[in-house]
Amino acid sequence: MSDILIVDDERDIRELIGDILEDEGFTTRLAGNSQEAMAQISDQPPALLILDIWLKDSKMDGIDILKCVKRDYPEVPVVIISGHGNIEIAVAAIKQGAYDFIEKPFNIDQLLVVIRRAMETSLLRRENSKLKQGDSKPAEMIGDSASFRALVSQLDKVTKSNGRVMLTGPAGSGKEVAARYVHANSNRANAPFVTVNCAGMEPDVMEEILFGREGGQRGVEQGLLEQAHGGVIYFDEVADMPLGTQSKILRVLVDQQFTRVGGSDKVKVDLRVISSTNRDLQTEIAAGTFREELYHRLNVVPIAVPSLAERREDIPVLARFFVELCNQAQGLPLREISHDAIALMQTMTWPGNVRQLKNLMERVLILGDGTDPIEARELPQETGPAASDDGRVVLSGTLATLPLREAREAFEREYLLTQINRFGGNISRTASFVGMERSALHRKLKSLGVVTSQKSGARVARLEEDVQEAS
Ligand SMILES: Nc1ncnc2c1ncn2[C@@H]1O[C@H](COP(=O)(O)OP(=O)(O)OP(=O)(O)O)[C@@H](O)[C@H]1O
Repeated sequence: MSDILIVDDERDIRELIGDILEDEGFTTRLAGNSQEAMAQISDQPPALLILDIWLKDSKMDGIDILKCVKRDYPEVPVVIISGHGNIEIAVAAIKQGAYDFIEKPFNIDQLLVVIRRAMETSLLRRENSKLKQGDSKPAEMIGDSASFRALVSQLDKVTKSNGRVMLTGPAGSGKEVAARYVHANSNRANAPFVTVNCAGMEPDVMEEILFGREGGQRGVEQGLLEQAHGGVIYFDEVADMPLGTQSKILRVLVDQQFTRVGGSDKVKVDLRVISSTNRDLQTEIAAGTFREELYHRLNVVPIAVPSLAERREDIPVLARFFVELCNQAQGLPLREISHDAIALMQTMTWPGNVRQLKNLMERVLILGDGTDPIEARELPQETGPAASDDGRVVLSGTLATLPLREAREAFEREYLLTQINRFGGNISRTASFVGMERSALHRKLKSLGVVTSQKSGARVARLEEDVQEAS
């Protein structure tokens, strides 16, 4: 959304601003009086409004338009243009909720800086208020595998304390869900949960967002730290926090207070801090991109969130949960999932983890052929030996080049590894599925060089040579 409405009764000025902004990649609309402006706004509220205070040939002046916009579309940021010497009016506009003002004659760079900041701040506010609206929802954590239960038991231990928690795990594995679970089950459950998305933010903008701003015409604006007072502040992807901001956050953690940008009074805050990362912070520290002292402050209780590959047994229950969610939230068809589809999903690779599974379920329901249940053929097929349409097995290139005995062993090894991982390392369930006695399966695995091992609470199967190499 980068559509800007420019309202100015001086044609040259509105066209000039329009041309400059178009050159910068924005889409613009122009209005020369209040009637045109109000019609454009009610037709489609813009992403940002640039508004002249004095409007000739108009029923309303700029302040009246501002009041209507702030009443009906409070999320639209408004930048006021005022004539030279009209500072009092501009200040009054800021009190009515305008983001900032620019005095005529203005310089183009100054205009662009104000517009970019207004857009960015408004985007972050919208994201944050969306997250806050989500606060009232219970933090639903779905799963029943051994590694999932181990995670929940670790989280349960920290809910009632105020300890700082560092959640590690790959993207999409459910770190934020885990943070919300801690919050929802803590003594702070009725206080806010505020997410700070640390990725891709300019340091000065980030500081204003975190610490708020005061002084100048807009009075006091609370930042996210203040908004989270009494509750939880969640630093998502903390490794991406700019170095300068890291030092400032460190000071807040030590002093439990800070000053707003442009201010001098100390603001005291009571916060519980939960952070997450999918990167190795020790490596970041060694590279000089993450402050070691901050790491120690944030990493009081480290908790690892397992990847979906480490909790494949949860795939059926998660997949059904997401089908129900898509049905409730988007009215998509409520479909069962066939055994074949479940089995295929349990053997797939999931680099995007739970998020990828959620997206896949949504896609299947949108594109589905409407039959019930969801079938394996509707899911993406990975490479390797696979069944063709008529049920015949299609050989992969490597398998086809081997003598029968070696090909059979390679197939058996791959097949059994997949099945054991699919059943979370449970040999009895694997044996029953593949149709072998438990002891026979053990013997078979031994002869094929497959071992099962314990990792993050989940049992996983590997080839013997992999295990030896790793140890
Ligand atoms: N145990 C779970 N139960 C239900 N939904 C889950 C679970 N884990 C993850 N999800 C869903 O998967 C998606 C990704 O989860 P989340 O945002 O918590 O992951 P993340 O690890 O914080 O990701 P990133 O590192 O990309 O920020 C979300 O839509 C979330 O609702």
